[in-house]
Amino acid sequence: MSVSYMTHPLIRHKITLLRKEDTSTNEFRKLVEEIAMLMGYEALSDLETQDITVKTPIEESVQPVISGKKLAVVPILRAGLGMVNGILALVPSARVGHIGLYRDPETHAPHEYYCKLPDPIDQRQIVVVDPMLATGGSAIAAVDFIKKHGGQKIKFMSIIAAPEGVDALMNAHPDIQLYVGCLDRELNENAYICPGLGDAGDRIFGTK
Ligand SMILES: O=P(O)(O)OC[C@H]1O[C@H](OP(=O)(O)OP(=O)(O)O)[C@H](O)[C@@H]1O
Ligand SMILES: O=c1cc[nH]c(=O)[nH]1
Ligand SMILES: [Mg+2]
Repeated sequence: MSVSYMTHPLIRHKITLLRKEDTSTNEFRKLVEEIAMLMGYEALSDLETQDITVKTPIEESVQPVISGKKLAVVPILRAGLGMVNGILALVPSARVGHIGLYRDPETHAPHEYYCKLPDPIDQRQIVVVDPMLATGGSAIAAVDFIKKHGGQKIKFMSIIAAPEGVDALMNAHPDIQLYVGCLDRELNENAYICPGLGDAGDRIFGTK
């Protein structure tokens, strides 16, 4: 598996603002979307193109275009939803799947409650999005599910990751490409990322 860590100052700056506990829900949402767009620009740099002929005011010319239909964005609910519009701003015709998972507060194991992917999925470039990669349990379960349904070309984007999550995802799915906004220090005893930003879902949806 390849892991790319974002170094662009704009991404790092916005992640710093995201972490602050006094960042409002409204601001938090906007930042998550903007970071997803900036990371998406990086992550989609090898998106497939096909040549079409266009007529400019000067002459006919063969030029590349992307096909949005070949891309599927798959947020892990809930927090991943906050990243979808950032990717759709880049590729408006991308398809969107959903995987509903929540972590058990005691065991931290992921529990699945909803899954719907674009059909067929096997030939599409899939970008799974979730702001937080903590133990890696949710990411592994999401990629397991996508592979079970035939998905092959899988990228995973997380805004903040713990080293434990990166290692776990790398061991479970060595064939995927991972894009991380910032690698944090460690997990605490409740499996929250330190320094992290708290609970991403609660901060996006204002539920706490
Ligand atoms: O790497 P892990 O240890 O699995 O933790 C990461 C998961 O935890 C959070 O979701 P959460 O369970 O809080 O659900 P929510 O998005 O509905 O808040 C986060 O958005 C990830 O999906
Ligand atoms: O730090 C963490 C860990 C898991 N999920 C979150 O939202 N935050
Ligand atoms: Mg949450």
